[in-house]
Amino acid sequence: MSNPVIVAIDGPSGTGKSSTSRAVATRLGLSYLDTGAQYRAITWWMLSNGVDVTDAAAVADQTGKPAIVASTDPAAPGITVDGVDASGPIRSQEVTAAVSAVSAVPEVRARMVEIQRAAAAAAPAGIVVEGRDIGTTVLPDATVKVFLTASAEARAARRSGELGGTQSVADTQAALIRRDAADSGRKTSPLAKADDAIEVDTTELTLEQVVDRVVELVAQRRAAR
Ligand SMILES: Nc1ncnc2c1ncn2[C@@H]1O[C@H](COP(=O)(O)OP(=O)(O)O)[C@@H](O)[C@H]1O
Ligand SMILES: Nc1ccn([C@H]2C[C@H](O)[C@@H](COP(=O)(O)OP(=O)(O)O)O2)c(=O)n1
Repeated sequence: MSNPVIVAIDGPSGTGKSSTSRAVATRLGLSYLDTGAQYRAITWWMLSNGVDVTDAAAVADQTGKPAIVASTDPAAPGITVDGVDASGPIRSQEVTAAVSAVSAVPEVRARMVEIQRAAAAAAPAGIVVEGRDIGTTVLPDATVKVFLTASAEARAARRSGELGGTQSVADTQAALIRRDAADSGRKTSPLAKADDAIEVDTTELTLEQVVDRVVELVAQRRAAR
């Protein structure tokens, strides 16, 4: 049997991490984990339970309480919090605005990283894991590390397309830039490209081209080992 393949996909918001990761996992028969959904899920629980998300000590104190279970099936992604489907509410603008503060709390990160490593270890054929610190911190021995980028304009246009015009492209772009700055500037495992990650600028590429590129990188790495 060949060794499980671990693919780490990191990058800022709207660069195509989720779409690329799901498609790569499907093509290669691997599991898939959206770590951003886990940070969103714990943020949603904090907001729903009246925790002041700007109070790091209060967030740290409650971190162990919610049971967060993420699907690792690329054909049926989803996440539950205490058994309740949270897939919809975790995408709300309220959660998006609070998630950087919650995910900067070291106790939150320690708990999420533990869940993420357990999911990777349990994946029978291997896994594609996407986030901000997968190549640097969560799975530093990943088979392939990819860091996706795209212009702020392209990212904002993609995201506001998803939000269905509920927010202007300019407002979406400003919010993305604020969140990138918070995620890159935090002390504990900030958004960063690992030294051995391959950077792919997706601004001018279609999703299919990005997926092809990542699949090709995995094939090269598999052939080399
Ligand atoms: N290469 C691409 N070209 C155009 N649109 C893309 C591309 N990759 C992803 N998208 C679209 O951009 C939006 C954000 O992609 P997503 O995968 O959620 O990014 P991320 O996980 O990095 O935030 C989605 O609507 C997706 O369909
Ligand atoms: N590995 C990760 C993944 C996400 N996060 C945090 C920082 C991000 O702003 C939020 C939300 O991530 P998510 O990937 O859902 O964000 P977008 O889909 O790019 O809008 O979670 C993190 O700190 N570490």
